[in-house]
Amino acid sequence: MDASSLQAETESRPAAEPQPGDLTILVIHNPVAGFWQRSKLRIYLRALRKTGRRIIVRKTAGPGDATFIAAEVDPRQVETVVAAGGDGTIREVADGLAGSGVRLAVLPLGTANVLALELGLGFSPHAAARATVNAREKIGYAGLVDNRRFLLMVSAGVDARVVARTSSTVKRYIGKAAYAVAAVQELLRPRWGGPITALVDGAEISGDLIIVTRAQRYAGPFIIAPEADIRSRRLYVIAPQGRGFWSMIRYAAALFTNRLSTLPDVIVREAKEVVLTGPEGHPVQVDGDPMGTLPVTIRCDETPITILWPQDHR
Ligand SMILES: Nc1ncnc2c1ncn2[C@@H]1O[C@H](COP(=O)(O)OP(=O)(O)OP(=O)(O)O)[C@@H](O)[C@H]1O
Repeated sequence: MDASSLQAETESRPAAEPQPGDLTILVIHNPVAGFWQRSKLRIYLRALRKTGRRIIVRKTAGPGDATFIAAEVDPRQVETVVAAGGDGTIREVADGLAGSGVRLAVLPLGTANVLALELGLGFSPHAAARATVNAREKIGYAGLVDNRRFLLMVSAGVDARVVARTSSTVKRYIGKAAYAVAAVQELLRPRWGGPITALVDGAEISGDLIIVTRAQRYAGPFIIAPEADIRSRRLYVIAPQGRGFWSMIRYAAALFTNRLSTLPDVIVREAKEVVLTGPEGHPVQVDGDPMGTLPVTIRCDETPITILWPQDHR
């Protein structure tokens, strides 16, 4: 992005003249994320403007656009890029910023907002604004699913099938309830039956659901991998072994009470590389969005990403 395009797209002027060394904050906003949360963006921008920072807002035009915009950022002009959207938008922005040294901040506008919870940020736009201008920089790492970056998790099995069935239009209007609708559809007319197999550093595990995660949380605030940390380069595999409807109900109950990883019939493994295979055409879920089909190979990326964490985070 050159100086003239920055100038042309500047949405707000600073309240005070920027001091030497003050750089621009670029907000990359996914307009289809968080339909009911549009006021949050306004509140966030108002709070940022009060700090006198130069702010540019760019709306994404479609899938992949956030990566493209983030990858074009010139670190001499932009100090922080804010991913304003759900976990899918944050993943795309992180992908574009990796290795650039430009800081990634988050305004959570999605339905699950797992990364915001991992950062200890919560959902308040005021807290997000504070964390954007007064935060601690920490290095994090993405995972790689084949050659694409992800920040949180990859999974295949029942959850990926539900995500694949969830209409983004319905999700925009009714939020999390759209997943419940898709789950009922999946229950009544299951597709892509058959177990998923994970080759975990060479050892085989199979199950109806296999999650490979870099994050502690899953589907919102629920902790499935207490040892995980996006600042480390570790992967964790979570593989419930029970089959069938009643096992899934039991696992759902354990998930909602943060006990999934403690159940005796749930395999938990730390891993360096995982190859997921399964029925042909079976969908894969990455950071809450559908992304391609099995098979996939998952490992950790070595390229650092500079992430802004709230000051009070451990
Ligand atoms: N302008 C756009 N039109 C349509 N899709 C877009 C646009 N910009 C981004 N996207 C896509 O929207 C998808 C969903 O975005 P995101 O995950 O941020 O929101 P969400 O689905 O509402 O949140 P959550 O994942 O928490 O449910 C992303 O995969 C992204 O590629």
